[in-house]
Amino acid sequence: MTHYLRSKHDAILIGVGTAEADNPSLNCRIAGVGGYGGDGLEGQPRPVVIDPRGRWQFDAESKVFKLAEEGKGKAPWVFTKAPLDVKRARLLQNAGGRNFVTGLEGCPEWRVSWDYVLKVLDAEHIRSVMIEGGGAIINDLLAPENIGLVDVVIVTIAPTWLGKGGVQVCPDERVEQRARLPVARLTNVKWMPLGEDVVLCGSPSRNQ
Ligand SMILES: NC(=O)C1=CN([C@@H]2O[C@H](COP(=O)(O)OP(=O)(O)OC[C@H]3O[C@@H](n4cnc5c(N)ncnc54)[C@H](O)[C@@H]3O)[C@@H](O)[C@H]2O)C=CC1
Ligand SMILES: Nc1nc(O)c(N)c(N[C@@H]2O[C@H](COP(=O)(O)O)[C@@H](O)[C@H]2O)n1
Repeated sequence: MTHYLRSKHDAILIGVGTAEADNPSLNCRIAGVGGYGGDGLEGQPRPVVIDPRGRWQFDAESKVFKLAEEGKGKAPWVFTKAPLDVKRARLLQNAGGRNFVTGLEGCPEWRVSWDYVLKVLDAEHIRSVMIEGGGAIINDLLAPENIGLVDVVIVTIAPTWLGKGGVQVCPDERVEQRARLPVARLTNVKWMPLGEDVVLCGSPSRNQ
C-alpha cells in the first residue's frame, strides 16, 4: 500500500526526525516503475526532507543517495533555514537534489511554514505530496490551523505491537471559550482489508 501510494504522488515528504531515525529509502519499489523495470524515473516520487536547522547528516552512503545513484529513485530536496555546509550542498547538487533555503520566514527556528513549503513545491510543478511522517510533522498538519491543507488521511493498521515510547500521532486538543472540543473526525471514511492489514481512508471534516 505504502509503495502504491508513493507511485501515485509527485513528492513524498518527511521531517528530519524520520530522516535521522530511519535512513529511509523514500522511493517506490513496485515492479514496473522507473528503476524497477519501468522507464527512467517514471512513478518515482521526489523525496522532500524538512530540516530547518540542517540536522540531517546525510552522505553518499545514505539510502536515498545510493538509490538516486543507481537510478532507482530521485535525489532529495531539502528545506533548511540556512544554506547547508559546502560538503553536503555539493553532494546534494551532484546527486541531482536541491537545497531550498527558507530564511527565518517569521516562525520559530525549529519549524518551517507549510505555506512556504507548498508554494515552493507548487512552483516546482509538484501537484501532490504524500506526507509520510513522522509524528511531529503529522501532528502539526493535523492541527486546526493546518488541517485545511490536508485532502486525505490514510492509516494502515497492522497486527503488531509498536512498543512503549512510540511516536504519538494525535492533533492537539481544541479549546474554544474555555470548552474542550472533540478533535475533528474524518468523513467519507472507507475501510479496506489488505492482507493482514486494514487500511482506513478519510477526509478531514471541514466544519468541526
Ligand atoms: N509508522 C509510520 O508510518 C512512520 C513512522 N515514523 C517514525 O516517526 C519517528 C520520527 O518522528 P519525529 O521524531 O516526530 O520527527 P519528524 O520526522 O516528524 O521530524 C520532526 C522535525 O521536523 C522539524 N519541523 C519543521 N517544520 C515543522 C513543523 N511545521 N511542524 C513540526 N516539525 C517541524 C522539526 O525540527 C522537528 O524536529 C521515527 O521514529 C520514524 O520511524 C516516520 C514516518 C512514518
Ligand atoms: N512500517 C511503515 N508502514 C508504513 O505504512 C509507512 N509509511 C512507514 N513509513 C516509513 O517508511 C520508511 C521506511 O521505508 P523506506 O525505506 O523509505 O521504503 C520509514 O521512514 C518509516 O518510518 N513505515
